[in-house]
Amino acid sequence: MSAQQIPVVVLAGFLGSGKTTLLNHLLRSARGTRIGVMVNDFGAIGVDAMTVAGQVGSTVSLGNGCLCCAVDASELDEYLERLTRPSARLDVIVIEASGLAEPQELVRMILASENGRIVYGGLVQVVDAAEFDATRARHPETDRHLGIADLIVLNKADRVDGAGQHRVRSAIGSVLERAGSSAAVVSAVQGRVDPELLFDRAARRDEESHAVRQLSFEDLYAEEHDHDAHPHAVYESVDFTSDAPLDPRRLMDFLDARPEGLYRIKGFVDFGAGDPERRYAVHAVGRFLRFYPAPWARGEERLSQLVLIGSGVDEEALRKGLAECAQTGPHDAPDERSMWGVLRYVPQPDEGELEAGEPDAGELEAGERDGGIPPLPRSFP
Ligand SMILES: Nc1nc2c(ncn2[C@@H]2O[C@H](COP(=O)(O)OP(=O)(O)OP(=O)(O)O)[C@@H](O)[C@H]2O)c(=O)[nH]1
Repeated sequence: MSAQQIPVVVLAGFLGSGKTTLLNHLLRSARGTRIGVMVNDFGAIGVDAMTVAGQVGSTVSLGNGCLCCAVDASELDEYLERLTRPSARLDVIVIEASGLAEPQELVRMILASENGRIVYGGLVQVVDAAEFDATRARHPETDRHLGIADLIVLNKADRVDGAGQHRVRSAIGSVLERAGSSAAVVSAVQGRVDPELLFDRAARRDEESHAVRQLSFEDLYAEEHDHDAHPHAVYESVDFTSDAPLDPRRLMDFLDARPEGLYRIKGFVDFGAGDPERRYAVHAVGRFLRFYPAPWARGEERLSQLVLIGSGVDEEALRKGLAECAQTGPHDAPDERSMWGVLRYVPQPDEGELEAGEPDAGELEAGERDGGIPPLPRSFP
């Protein structure tokens, strides 16, 4: 096997498990390793692509939802072609799958690629430790995904106590045993795993030339035709963009009343006069909600952009509800107190959700923002 082949690692995991967070950690701690990134967003607005740190300059966003439905092998090949140009000098390529993608489908496409400069580098499955039971109950395919992973990252360890972690680990252990897998399981907070774990493993497998341990081509072929089990089928995504700033109280009312089936919300909010200096990244996973304020970058367009993903939700009602959050003019401008509801969901420094040494987004030009966890506001009530 040629030494020049670039490992392609697939980063998968259910909606909101922490894939983008882990990817940002990898990019920040790459220490000289040149990483190419492909992001497969669900939803037309490339929120994930917007939040992946821009150090590499080789980010390619695959839009239009679930990769196995929207992008055929030739398109994947086209993107891989771009990333594997010798001038890019990449050491590894990481593909972040949409939270609703079937990882084995992506693996199959990589294995079937005719690009001789790449080699399949393994599947990393990110698991939200706090949501594990709920995810598994709603998505029986979770076990299958775990069974084919090469590395399992038990993320959000900070949200589960020792006994809870032990329980999730034994449940995963039983799944792996049934699948005949000896994949490693590592706990992480904010996706902080040792990058060597991913890239060394890839290199070793490369040498072994047994590129896939648990998956055979036959398995993958069979999976390809098994679209009944496809989790994407039951999910809808709503994209929302507003030029007018959103009213913080009305947005909080909207979020407090969000329906059960609305599993994931992500994007950025402009609160206008509520906080003219900062844009607010918003993340909701199940009932969990967080806002991450960061200064607007110089020249950045003031917009609110949200992607909502759920099943059995009334898309029109969601769109209407969000549209009603938009400020209607100067008479409708929010005062400072109206931000209090939002600020309750901004993590405190002692919550361990912040990375030290984050660049100040205010020093960046638009489009250069480091999308990791943005720095906390200097002070807030
Ligand atoms: N408490 C806690 N929150 C985390 C951790 N890792 C990620 N998060 C938060 O979980 C939310 C979702 O994280 P993302 O990295 O966007 O998840 P994702 O898997 O890329 O999400 P999708 O692309 O929608 O599937 C964000 O609010 C993160 O800040 C962690 O270890 N602990």
